[in-house]
Amino acid sequence: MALIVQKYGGSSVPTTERIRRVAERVVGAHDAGHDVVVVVSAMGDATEELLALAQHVTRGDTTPCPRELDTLLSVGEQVSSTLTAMAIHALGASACSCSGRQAGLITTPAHGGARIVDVRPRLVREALDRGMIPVVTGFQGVCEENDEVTTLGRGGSDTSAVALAAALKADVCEICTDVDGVLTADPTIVPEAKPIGRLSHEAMRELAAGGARVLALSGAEYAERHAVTLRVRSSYDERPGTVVSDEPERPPSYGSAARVVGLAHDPSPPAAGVPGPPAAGLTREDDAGTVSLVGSGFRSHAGVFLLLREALNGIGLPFVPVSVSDTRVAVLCRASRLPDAVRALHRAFVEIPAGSPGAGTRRTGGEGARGAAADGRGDRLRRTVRCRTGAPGPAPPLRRTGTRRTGSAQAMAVVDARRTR
Ligand SMILES: Nc1ncnc2c1ncn2[C@@H]1O[C@H](COP(=O)(O)OP(=O)(O)O)[C@@H](O)[C@H]1O
Ligand SMILES: N[C@@H](CC(=O)OP(=O)(O)O)C(=O)O
Repeated sequence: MALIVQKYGGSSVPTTERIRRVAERVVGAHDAGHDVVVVVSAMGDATEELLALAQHVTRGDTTPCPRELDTLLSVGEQVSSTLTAMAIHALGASACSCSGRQAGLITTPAHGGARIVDVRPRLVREALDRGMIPVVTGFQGVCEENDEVTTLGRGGSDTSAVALAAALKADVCEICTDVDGVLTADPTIVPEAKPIGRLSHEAMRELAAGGARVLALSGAEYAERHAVTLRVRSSYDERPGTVVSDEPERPPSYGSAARVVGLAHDPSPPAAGVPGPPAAGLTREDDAGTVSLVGSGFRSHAGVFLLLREALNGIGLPFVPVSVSDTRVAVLCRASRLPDAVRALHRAFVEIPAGSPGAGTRRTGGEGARGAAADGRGDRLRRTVRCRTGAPGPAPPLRRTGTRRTGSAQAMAVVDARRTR
């Protein structure tokens, strides 16, 4: 049978009732004969609540001491790992909670944004050998040089799970969350977004880099580097979700046409900075966000850029690219217009008529396509851009709206404080 690492994010364990349901899923997989290692995040918004406590005691005037902040934040995952282990015991199975240190997640010393440099999961292996289910705290590790607890940055539990899966040579790392997999856009903004059946590591990394917080960027990068097969799926049902692997996403018969996988957005200013204050009608740099179109073959297809311009201009937004590669085009956008921009680009590039050629894939353009100029040019452009969509699924349960999940906890605290002013 398989060795499976299952990561449950905060959205999967917001309450003790949900922890019991997670325990049932885990024990179900164990009873089916699999070796299961569980990685859990803090319950619901526990990390935000701990950050708020730190802000309160420091009166928001100073940045909390990074060492103390990391130790404080690590408590969130300890609560959920111990409760999950207890819930598994209550079902008659054997489990043990493990801190990042006990699981052998060795990191750099950078509090709030540590990187995993080694994984020595001796205790986890021993627990598996004894037929137990190890329940590991995500998001944290230990720095060997100074023996300090470190955290990996927001969304870091994904990275913990992927790193453990790589070290244990697990068959699959399941990222269990509150949506049906990786969708063609954030479903909180685009209800029409569809789950994507298969993705390459590269496309997953590009979506994460663009801000699709369903998987943290560092987790996507680690999975690509170590060729870890991921399955991103809902913890609320048994749907198959999205498989992320090194296998090609599709047969090579698509020739050189550009393909669109999906869209991502990020309400934070681009890492490279904003190209001049008047760009995209922005007056303040911190009002800037980005929308990214992710796929392949972009650089050799001017049609992609023309269609992007058309779709954005169609809702009164300028086309201001801030980074362009073959697999991702990121455009600058006023943060308050991001939802409009994502919806318009999803309409133009992903929502396409049924009955077009290719199993699991569709061509852009045709009578059902909306969102581009009516001069006929848009249709011609769309014919040069092929989109992929997954099988339709029901609307997923939604929760908190996004903030960037790639920065450090300290950076988040500052950004959050700035936003709430
Ligand atoms: N392309 C996308 N596909 C799926 N979910 C996305 C995408 N982009 C953004 N999201 C958001 O990511 C959320 C899941 O990530 P997160 O809230 O961090 O979950 P977890 O608590 O499981 O780590 C979803 O609820 C969804 O709103
Ligand atoms: N609890 C941490 C780590 C994490 O990965 O959380 P989640 O899996 O809920 O994104 C955070 O909120 O950043």
